[in-house]
Amino acid sequence: MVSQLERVENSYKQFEQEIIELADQIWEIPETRFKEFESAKILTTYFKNQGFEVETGIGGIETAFVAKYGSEGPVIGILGEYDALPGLSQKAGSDVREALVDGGNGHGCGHNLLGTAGVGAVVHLKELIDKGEVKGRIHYYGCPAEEGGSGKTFMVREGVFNDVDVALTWHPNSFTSVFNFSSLANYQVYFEFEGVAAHAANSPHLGRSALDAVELMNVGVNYLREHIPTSARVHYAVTNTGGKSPNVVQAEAEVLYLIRANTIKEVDDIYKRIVKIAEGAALMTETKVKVKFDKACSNYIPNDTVNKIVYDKLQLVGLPNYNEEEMEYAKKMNKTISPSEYSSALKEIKSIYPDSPVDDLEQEEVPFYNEVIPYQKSTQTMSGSTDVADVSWVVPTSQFFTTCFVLGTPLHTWQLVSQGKTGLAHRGMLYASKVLALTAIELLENPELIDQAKAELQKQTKGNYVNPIPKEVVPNMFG
Ligand SMILES: Nc1ccc(C(=O)N[C@@H](CCC(=O)O)C(=O)O)cc1
Repeated sequence: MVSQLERVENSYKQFEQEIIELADQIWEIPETRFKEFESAKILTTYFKNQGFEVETGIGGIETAFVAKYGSEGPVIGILGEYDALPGLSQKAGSDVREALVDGGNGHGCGHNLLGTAGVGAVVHLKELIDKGEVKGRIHYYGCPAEEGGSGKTFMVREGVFNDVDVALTWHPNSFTSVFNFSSLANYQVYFEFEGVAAHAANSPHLGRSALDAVELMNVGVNYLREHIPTSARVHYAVTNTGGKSPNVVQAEAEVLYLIRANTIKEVDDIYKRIVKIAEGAALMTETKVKVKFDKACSNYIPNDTVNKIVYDKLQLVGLPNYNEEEMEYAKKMNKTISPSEYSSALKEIKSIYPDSPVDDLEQEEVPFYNEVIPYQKSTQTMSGSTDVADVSWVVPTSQFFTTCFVLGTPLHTWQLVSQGKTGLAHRGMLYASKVLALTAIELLENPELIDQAKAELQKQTKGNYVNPIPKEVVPNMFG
């Protein structure tokens, strides 16, 4: 009898090269939030050729889609992402910072791998459904704009995942583990100030500076920071300075705030105080302020029932082995990680996984973290956010990390972009892909686990989910 693992390994041999090519193609054309037209097309074309039923533009987002297969049984939803980050263009496989396109985008969070691993998983599942070895329905969700757009939160608001029984996803990283913790909820909001232009020397008394208002607002928020929960984080970017001329009083200016905390309730409390500060700044400067809600996401709810299956499959498939050339490159990349980045990565692992034996790792000797971090139920929260969180409130959801980069590679950096199209990344992606497939199979073969996962979620949320994006807010592709 062929073992579960042999079955998956044999099947993948037929199409894994295609999957690698898809990931590389998406790496080549990095597209940012809500503008992932070509990336979505690469994936939908592949799915159509494979015989999946494809629906595009779902949830009111042009670059969102679903590819479905199967006609009976529970629905397993695999979530894929394919958005890139601005300003991170980088040559692949290089151990020095060199942009491929000056000022261009780059896959700095590995979403070229994230979205593609799921493709492999559903192609394998389709094969098993065709052979009658598995009964169930599989949906691959193409989810745009994880970075700064919370595409999935919009999709949840529009009911896209209502017929899904369990959702699975993963994220590339520099270690391998179950995503067993929560994440921060957030709101992203624009504050647009309108003043009056004037000659800054001739008639400054006639001018009302919108830029002054932005600066005063930021100062006000800096004073607020001491009086919010320590786990909360407030960031801002000035998105319009009102021009480049110091001799014109700035008639317009805009600042974008990203407000994070453990729960949406905490975010909302901080947000209301920030609105007051903005109004205060407008009052002080005799300008007007418009508050434009951009997007939001909730905190993540891990599902212990599904996480345990994922952990089992992470161990079953096992960490990748690297060839000599890949090891050479890994050692070179290891040298580009600063000691403080390396120790910060170890600290992060330790804080989320207190039992992981990372204390003795020496950077010179260990380019990779060579074990699956032991799984345990956790009450920790990571200091970032993810829109997978909103899916996790309405469908039992599990996610995990696999090693795609050398240990300590920080997310959103050139080093990550450089590694994203190399053997290291491909091996990590195929690893993740097989874990997604095997987890889905386990759930479809044991539907009582799906019921258990649902009961666990119900116990946690008691059905009390409110989508954090107001009804009238639409996805903003121009931000
Ligand atoms: N497994 C991960 C999931 C998300 C992220 C991440 O960096 N997310 C952005 C999302 C920001 C947003 O919600 O717009 C962040 O926290 O800044 C990192 C690892």
